[in-house]
Amino acid sequence: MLTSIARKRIPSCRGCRTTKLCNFSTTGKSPTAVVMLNMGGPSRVQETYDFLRNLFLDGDLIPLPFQRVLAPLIAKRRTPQIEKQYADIGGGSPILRYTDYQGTAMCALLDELHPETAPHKHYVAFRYANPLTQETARRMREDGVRRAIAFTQYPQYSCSTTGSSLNELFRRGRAGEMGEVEWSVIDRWGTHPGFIKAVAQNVEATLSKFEPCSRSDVVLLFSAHSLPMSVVNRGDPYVLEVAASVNAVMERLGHSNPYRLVWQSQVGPSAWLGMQTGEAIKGLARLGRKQVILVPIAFTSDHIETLYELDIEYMKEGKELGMEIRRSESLNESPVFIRALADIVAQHLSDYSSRKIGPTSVQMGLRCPGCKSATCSQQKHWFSRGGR
Ligand SMILES: C=CC1=C(C)c2cc3[nH]c(cc4nc(cc5[nH]c(cc1n2)c(C)c5CCC(=O)O)C(CCC(=O)O)=C4C)c(C)c3C=C
Ligand SMILES: [Fe+2]
Ligand SMILES: [Fe+2]
Repeated sequence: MLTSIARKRIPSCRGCRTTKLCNFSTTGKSPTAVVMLNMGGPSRVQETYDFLRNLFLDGDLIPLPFQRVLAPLIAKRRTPQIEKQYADIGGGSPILRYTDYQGTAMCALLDELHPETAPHKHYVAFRYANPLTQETARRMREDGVRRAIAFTQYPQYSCSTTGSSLNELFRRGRAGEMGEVEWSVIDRWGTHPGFIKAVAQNVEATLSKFEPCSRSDVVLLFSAHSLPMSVVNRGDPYVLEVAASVNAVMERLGHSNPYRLVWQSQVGPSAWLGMQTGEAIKGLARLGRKQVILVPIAFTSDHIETLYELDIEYMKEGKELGMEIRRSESLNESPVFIRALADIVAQHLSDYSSRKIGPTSVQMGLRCPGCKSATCSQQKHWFSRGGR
């Protein structure tokens, strides 16, 4: 698909890292920016410390006393262990590569689906790794962007993920680092039919690798990044929205298999939401349910949690317990998923221009229950006025 689209476009625009598909320089029109928000990951092992330091500095993700002092110390202590994990998955996180691939293909489709706002250009704004929001702001200013959509790449909303990215974008925008931009926000899309179809297709492809006679007994373990119980207990919507995604995938699959939702990647000594993925695998093995598929449900491309924790740690554990355990592929380069991304943005642009919707979703306009972040409420107000 990409090659045929690429042929239509003429290369070369300044500051654009996906020049092949971008028609911005050839039309001279200011692009409609689609700003893809995510946490990011170290592209090279050597960037692990900086990534972890930025992560532990984020009070929206991990509120720490004396954060500016403690964050570098915790990052330094954690770096060797995490560096080894990135080395074991091929020398770094593939998140930037996949996000650029998805963004390039999405914008090429968007130019066709919604020509009124073409050319569309994707920008990546990571919270903890390059390109950081600050650098993205500079590139948007250079490109003369006047209209932008903040598009979270976390399907389900949490104040600690999407909320944190929007807070950072708000800080940069309010400081005028992007110039004069009219903003609108896509803050959650965990039950979008295209996203659900893409996940379901990958589950079906994995199911087809099991012997037909036992296929309907395979247990689907949907695995999402856990949350500290302190975040769950303040009413963060993530848990509910992840469950809604799982339910929608199972409906799409016609409830073909037994399934459950489990939680992975807890960090540190505090209480986190369970049951943990590893415990669930062991529990199933004890019950003699030895055929399992691990389904990542809360992230749109591969990362350390799929490639290391699921593929290396849990697969090994499962195999040692005599299980036939496989993982459903992440969405990565899935054409169905890329089409879903384009559909989500095209629908948003068209509803926004016909004033069916405002700059933010109805849910985003609500105050997060229990969230004490002053920036979070200021940010919502700022975006609801289109970034003014
Ligand atoms: C939807 C996904 C994620 C949620 C929700 C989330 C919450 C969350 N995470 C931490 C702490 C850490 N997360 C780390 C890495 C990491 N987290 C996610 C996703 C979510 N996190 C991903 C995809 C990754 C890996 C990035 C990559 O490889 O590309 C880390 C660093 C790794 C480590 O030290 O173990 C920490 C720390 C908290 C506290 C939290 C909720 C409040
Ligand atoms: Fe919040
Ligand atoms: Fe995390």
